[in-house]
Parts: sequence; structure tokens; C-alpha cells
Amino acid sequence: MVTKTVDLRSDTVTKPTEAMRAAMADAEVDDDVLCYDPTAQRLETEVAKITGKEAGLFVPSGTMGNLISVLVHCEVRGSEVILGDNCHIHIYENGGISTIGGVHPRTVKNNKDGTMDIDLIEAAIRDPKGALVYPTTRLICLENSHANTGGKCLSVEYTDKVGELAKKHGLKLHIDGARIFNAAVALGVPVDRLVQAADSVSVCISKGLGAPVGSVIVGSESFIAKARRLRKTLGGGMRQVGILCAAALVALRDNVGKLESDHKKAKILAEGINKIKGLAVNVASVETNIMYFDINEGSNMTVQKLCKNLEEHGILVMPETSTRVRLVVHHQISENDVHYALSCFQRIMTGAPSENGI
Ligand SMILES: Cc1ncc(COP(=O)(O)O)c(C=O)c1O
Ligand SMILES: C[C@@H](O)[C@H](N)C(=O)O
Repeated sequence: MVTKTVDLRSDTVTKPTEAMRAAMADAEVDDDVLCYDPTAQRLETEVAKITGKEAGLFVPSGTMGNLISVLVHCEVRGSEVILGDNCHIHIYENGGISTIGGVHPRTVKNNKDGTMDIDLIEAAIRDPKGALVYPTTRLICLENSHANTGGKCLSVEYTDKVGELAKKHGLKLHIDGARIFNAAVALGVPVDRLVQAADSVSVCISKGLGAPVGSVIVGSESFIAKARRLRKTLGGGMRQVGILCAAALVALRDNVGKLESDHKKAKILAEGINKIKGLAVNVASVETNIMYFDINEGSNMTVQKLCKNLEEHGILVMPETSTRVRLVVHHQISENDVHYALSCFQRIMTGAPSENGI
């Protein structure tokens, strides 16, 4: 019998807090397509200030935030973007930059730390002399923290170096900052410093910060003006969107301070999983709220069986491959939940109760 649910599938699963619901109910709203929604403007101004950019624009999702950003930077037909072969834009956004935007992707291998080798990025930049036959490189995209490598943080030094490379070649730099606050907290670097080199950032308020919906893209005034028009083209212009922005403002106020604790809980979870026979985690590589564990070769447990058994105990996880599972911690996972989850893992994997006897 399930005694409680511990949802480790993603940090996108959080439910709005009572404070968010109250703010939504009381939100001052107007027509945001006509640029009159005061709560949307407050959120956009707040996120632009935090990230050190001139302006911001609320968008319904991180996917739309990345799509709009790439399409604004690559508005000329025949443009090409350099991005990681294991990044969200390339893997989980249905190839939107190409299917909708006509932008050509040029991937560079993502390293285990989420970076791309800078010399390989430079080698991927098209030679203007080949303009007759080559696409034209116009943009480089980074992702910080990097989800598919386990929430790894790109350092400010690395980001600045990529920014210098972009400037050297007359390119723009976009950061998929779905979890930029997690990276900033883990690195101990203010967000505005971490993204200083970027021309645009897509910041998710609906991931680790726990808002029910939404992202904010930030950049120059002229970039945001073009982004606003493209948002309307894509159907992302919404009317009284202040209802959603009110919750996002509460998330910014209440949850940034909880990210460090999320990271600590993730570490406890990783250390606990790694102690369980048949499972392996690279504990040292867990820097933020995301981790992957593997079922050891030779184990008679399968990912499918493990996920099913976990679900029967109320533990929800995200299968990644036939041997790998992803776990994501968020502010609605308590330390008790972590220990309960570990006891369930222990019982399922070994049949024995955990040390604390659960
Ligand atoms: C790194 C990263 N970028 C972008 C997105 C897209 O965000 P959304 O799910 O709001 O479209 C996600 C997904 O949650 C993500 O993990
Ligand atoms: C699955 C992926 O699209 C989503 N961004 C997540 O991290 O949960």
C-alpha cells in the first residue's frame, strides 16, 4: 500500500504553493498582447534586472523561449547555430529551430561536464569564404546547468571564453538557462555575472524555482522587440497572463533560497543510492538537483521492473535507457522523502529493510 508519493521525475512536476495560488487569484491583469499587463511587466523587469539584461519577455515554456531566441538571432535564411549534441534544444524540442525556423543545427560533442571544447566550437564556425556553399554561422548555444549530463554547471570562466569566441567571429551567444539559478547557486556566482557574456538567455521559472508555468527570455531592448513579435507569430502572445506571472514572481521571491537545500538533498540521495547493492551513481558528479544512476551489469533487476516496483511504493522516477534512470530533486521533496525513497530502493533491490528499518 502506497504510504506517500515522492515524485523524482523532474523539477517540472511541482505544484503551485498556497502563496502562488493566492497571488494568482489576486493578480492585477490586463491585455499582455497590447503590452498592458502590469504583472507580466513586473516579472519581465525583475528577471531582466537579476540577469543584468536590458529587457525581458514572458513566454509559456522554455521550449518557446529557446525557439524564439534562436530564430531572432538567426533571422536570415541560411543561418546555422552551433550547439551541443546532447543539449535540450537539439534533442527535446522536436527540431523546432529547423522545422519551424529553417535554422541549420551544427552540433559539437558535449563533454561529460556539459561543455563543448572551445577549439571544436571554433572549428565548427563556417569559413565566410565558403559562403556560396556553406550555411552561415550566426549563433552559439550553451545550456547551464546542463540537464542531460546530470545538471552540470558551466563555469563563468568557460562561459566568458565562449562569449569572447563568439565576439571574435561576429556571432551571438544564447544560453538555455532553464536551470540557470541552480547553476548560479551551486557555483556561488550571481546570475547576472554567470550570463554576462550572453546576448540572450531563456530562464525557466517553472523548473527548480517551482512556478506552475513559464519562462522569461532576456536580452537587449531590440532583441526583445523582435522576440515579442515572434512570440505573437508562434501563438505565444497571451492576454491576462499576469495570472501566471504572479505565481512566477512568488517563485522568484520564495524559492531561489531553497535551491541550495535541493542540491544537498540530491547529494544525500546520490550517496544513499550508491550504497545500495546493484546500483551505481557517480556521486562526485552531482552538482545540482539532477542525477543519473545505473543498474549494474549482471544485476537481475531491470529498469522497467525497478520503476514499476518503485511506483508501487509511491516513488516516481524517469527511466532514461535500459540501464539508466534519472532522479530530480525539487523544493517539494523533503529530506524525509529522500530517506523514504532510499528505503524503498533498498527493499526493492535487496529485499532487506534499510538501516532505519523502513
Ligand atoms: C535544459 C532545458 N531546457 C529547456 C527545457 C524546456 O522547458 P519546457 O519544458 O518549459 O518547454 C527543459 C525542460 O524542461 C530543459 O530541461
Ligand atoms: C524531459 C525534459 O524535456 C524536461 N526538460 C525535464 O527535464 O524534465
